[in-house]
Amino acid sequence: MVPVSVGQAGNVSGLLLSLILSEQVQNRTDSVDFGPSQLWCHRFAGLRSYATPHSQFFAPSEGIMLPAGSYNNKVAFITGGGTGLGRAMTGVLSQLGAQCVIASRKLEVLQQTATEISSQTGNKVHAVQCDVRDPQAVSRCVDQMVELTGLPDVIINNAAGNFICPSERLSANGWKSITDIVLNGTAFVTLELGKRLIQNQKGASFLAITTIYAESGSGFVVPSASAKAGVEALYKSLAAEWGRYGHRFNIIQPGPIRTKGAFSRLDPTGTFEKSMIGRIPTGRLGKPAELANLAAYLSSDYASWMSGAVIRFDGGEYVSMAGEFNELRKVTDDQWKMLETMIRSTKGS
Ligand SMILES: CCCCC/C=C\C/C=C\C/C=C\C=C\C(=O)SCCNC(=O)CCNC(=O)[C@H](O)C(C)(C)COP(=O)(O)OP(=O)(O)OC[C@H]1O[C@@H](n2cnc3c(N)ncnc32)[C@H](O)[C@@H]1OP(=O)(O)O
Ligand SMILES: NC(=O)C1=CN([C@@H]2O[C@H](COP(=O)(O)OP(=O)(O)OC[C@H]3O[C@@H](n4cnc5c(N)ncnc54)[C@H](OP(=O)(O)O)[C@@H]3O)[C@@H](O)[C@H]2O)C=CC1
Repeated sequence: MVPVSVGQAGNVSGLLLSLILSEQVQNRTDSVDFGPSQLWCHRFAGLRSYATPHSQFFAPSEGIMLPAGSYNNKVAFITGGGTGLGRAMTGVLSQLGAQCVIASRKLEVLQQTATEISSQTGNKVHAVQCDVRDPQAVSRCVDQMVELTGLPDVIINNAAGNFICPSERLSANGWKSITDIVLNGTAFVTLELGKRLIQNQKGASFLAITTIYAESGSGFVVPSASAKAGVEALYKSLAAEWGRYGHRFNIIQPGPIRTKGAFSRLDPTGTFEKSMIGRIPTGRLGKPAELANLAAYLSSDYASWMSGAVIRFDGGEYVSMAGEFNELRKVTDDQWKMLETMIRSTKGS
């Protein structure tokens, strides 16, 4: 046993203290540098990468995972399918043979995505305008889909709204805007389609895209956290209730995946991206194609025994933020030697 002197102990405390302080300075949120370099970073976000060296062990595979034709003769309905993750999921399902219907508010965006994906995959993608906050609009959208393709086999509730905002600055309409899109929108789509599918005795797979903080809650995105938690309760409840009608309900909770819609509203200056990647054990952001492969599996016949599942898909970010001692990742080998010596030299309590 190596004896530890008071001087060494002081040295260790000093090292740890400076480590903690430097972390606090890097992570402090009461005063954040939004200076020109941060803004420059954000504008050139496409060229920047904060991926860590160990992310090489977790290189993304972005090819399509399921066998070709897995979705032949299937119809998939994807809300928010014109952009971001919805677009990626539509692309994969279409490539696998599905006829897709994508729905959101901006018809031009939807039409452009539909044309681009159809021309790549050779399978029809239909664009239908729909504001999911309005139950009548949802009903009209489903009427239109029935005309185009018939009722769907796969429903993906992906549309969402979000922005960071201290809750004391949030207006009632700000709260309503997010919770109407996320919780009410998902409920209106699910109830409208569910009822028609039941009437027609047709089975289907329902998938909801939530977020890791649906479980933990999160400050500064309180309407989104509340609404996504509601979506999870809705889906778990219906998984129990509507299995008897041939309906499966599953949930994906993605961690951060770069999309314009999310990053422009949640990290508009790019200030937080580096620290966010630093706490992800796999050392990088997720890729839309990775999420799309998981969604394609969960919505496919390969997952026909899967219902009521909540899949966290975040590179390990959630557990990394949750564990009290996880910051000890930053302790060096030399610091560990000293710490171990100190601990071993302690006798009694
Ligand atoms: C530690 C930092 C981490 C960094 C994180 C980085 C990356 C992300 C990591 C993880 C992400 C996890 C979860 C992500 C969840 C998501 O949902 S991301 C998807 C986001 N996509 C969208 O939001 C697209 C659709 N959004 C919109 O259309 C709009 O943003 C909006 C939701 C506002 C709806 O538009 P619209 O219906 O036109 O509403 P209005 O503009 O009329 O506004 C309605 C009321 O809301 C108030 N409001 C709007 N913006 C703000 C704001 N930024 N702050 C405060 N309040 C706002 C607006 O004033 C209206 O209220 P009043 O009438 O004025 O009272
Ligand atoms: N990217 C990320 O890091 C993460 C994303 N998520 C979730 O993934 C999903 C996709 O997000 P992402 O692709 O990043 O962001 P996007 O902003 O690209 O996607 C949101 C989509 O929702 C649609 N939408 C918004 N409001 C309505 C409405 N009232 N009616 C119909 N459609 C609407 C938008 O289309 P339009 O404007 O045309 O209506 C848009 O296509 C969301 O559920 C989000 O919460 C979860 C965790 C992390």
